[in-house]
Amino acid sequence: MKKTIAMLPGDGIGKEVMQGAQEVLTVIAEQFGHEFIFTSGLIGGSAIDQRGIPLPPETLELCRNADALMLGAVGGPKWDGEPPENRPERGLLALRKELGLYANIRPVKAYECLTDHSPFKKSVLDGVDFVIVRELTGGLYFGKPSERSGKGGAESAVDTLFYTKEEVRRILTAAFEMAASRRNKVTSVDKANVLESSRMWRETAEEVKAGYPDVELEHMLVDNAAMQLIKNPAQFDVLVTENMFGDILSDEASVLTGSLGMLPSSSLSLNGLHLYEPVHGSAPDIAGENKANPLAMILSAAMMLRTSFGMEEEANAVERAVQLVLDAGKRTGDLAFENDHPLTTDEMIAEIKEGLADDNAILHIMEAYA
Ligand SMILES: NC(=O)C1=CN([C@@H]2O[C@H](COP(=O)(O)OP(=O)(O)OC[C@H]3O[C@@H](n4cnc5c(N)ncnc54)[C@H](O)[C@@H]3O)[C@@H](O)[C@H]2O)C=CC1
Ligand SMILES: CC(C)CC(=O)C(=O)O
Ligand SMILES: [Mg+2]
Repeated sequence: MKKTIAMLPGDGIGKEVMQGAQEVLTVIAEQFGHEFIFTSGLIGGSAIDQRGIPLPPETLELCRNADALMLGAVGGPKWDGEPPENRPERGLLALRKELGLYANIRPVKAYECLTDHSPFKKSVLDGVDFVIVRELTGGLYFGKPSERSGKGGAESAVDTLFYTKEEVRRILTAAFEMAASRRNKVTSVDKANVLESSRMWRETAEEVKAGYPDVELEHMLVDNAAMQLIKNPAQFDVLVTENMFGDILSDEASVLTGSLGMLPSSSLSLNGLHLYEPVHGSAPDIAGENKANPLAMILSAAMMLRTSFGMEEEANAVERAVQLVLDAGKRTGDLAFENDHPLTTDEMIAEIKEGLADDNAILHIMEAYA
């Protein structure tokens, strides 16, 4: 298959981990006889530096001409002084809105070999396998007004949590569809005891549920959800929520896997052009040091192979290679113990490529003896 993939590395460790995704995809293309054409675009701080704005029109054009998109991360202290409308993060928010990437799918799976690296007891992590479905193009990050006014003692600021009923119905439908192909349970997370938008969310969840008689629906207030996520995370199957709640809860949930550097995601549209990105940010504290864990980005590439290209076997190969390398005790610094010698980003990427080769060798042996 011939596919064009738009690569948007962005800033900080975004560039380092994106290199890993491209190298891994290149090996997959060779092994499975595909042709992947990689195009590259500017977004975030790098786009501000080179083009003066965080999402240049040519980047959007490049994305629209691709079969799928991959993004590293945006942002960093260098651009913290930019006016709000020109911050790097605005580039990513605008990309999500422009391309209608309304459903952010964030799978959370505890790898058994990493349980010692998590601050949780093994008994808490047993059976943890859920998906956060985060609304991505509405809510607090997009509502207007969002501004400051007045000066001195009279200064004030406002952000707006706005949703249309249709936006809410669309994301809840995505969550129910996902639960129907998993363990038939949706936990809808809101703050309906306080927020009007949450009360509309809750009503809509009940309406959507009517079309899915086999799927159980429970409502949970977001503060309780934050607590339940670490007390009994195995209770969740599909957790669906508003943009900002989902942003916060997914960073929290990443700790169950041992590191934020392990969590991949897909951002889905209704028209088939999807974006794949790690959950983490640009990690300025380790950027440029060859220390970042590239696995969230590499696992995002696996999600792309499966979801955008229907390449199930290829996606499985990437995920098996990750499992193989982790099972062999190979770790980057975020997952290493104090006395370990952690792998660099480049070394981890090389290990995954070797893992892919190993896996292939095993497959060939199995075929030969079948
Ligand atoms: N999707 C995106 O592009 C996102 C961008 N950001 C931006 O990133 C910048 C930094 O934000 P932070 O709050 O520091 O969040 P962050 O996710 O970049 O980092 C949080 C902590 O996790 C560590 N970490 C993150 N990813 C890692 C990886 N792959 N390997 C090893 N360690 C990793 C970092 O070193 C840091 O200690 C900000 O400008 C923020 O706006 C934040 C989140 C998402
Ligand atoms: C706009 C992004 C920086 C928000 C974020 O943290 C995320 O999407 O995970
Ligand atoms: Mg986030």
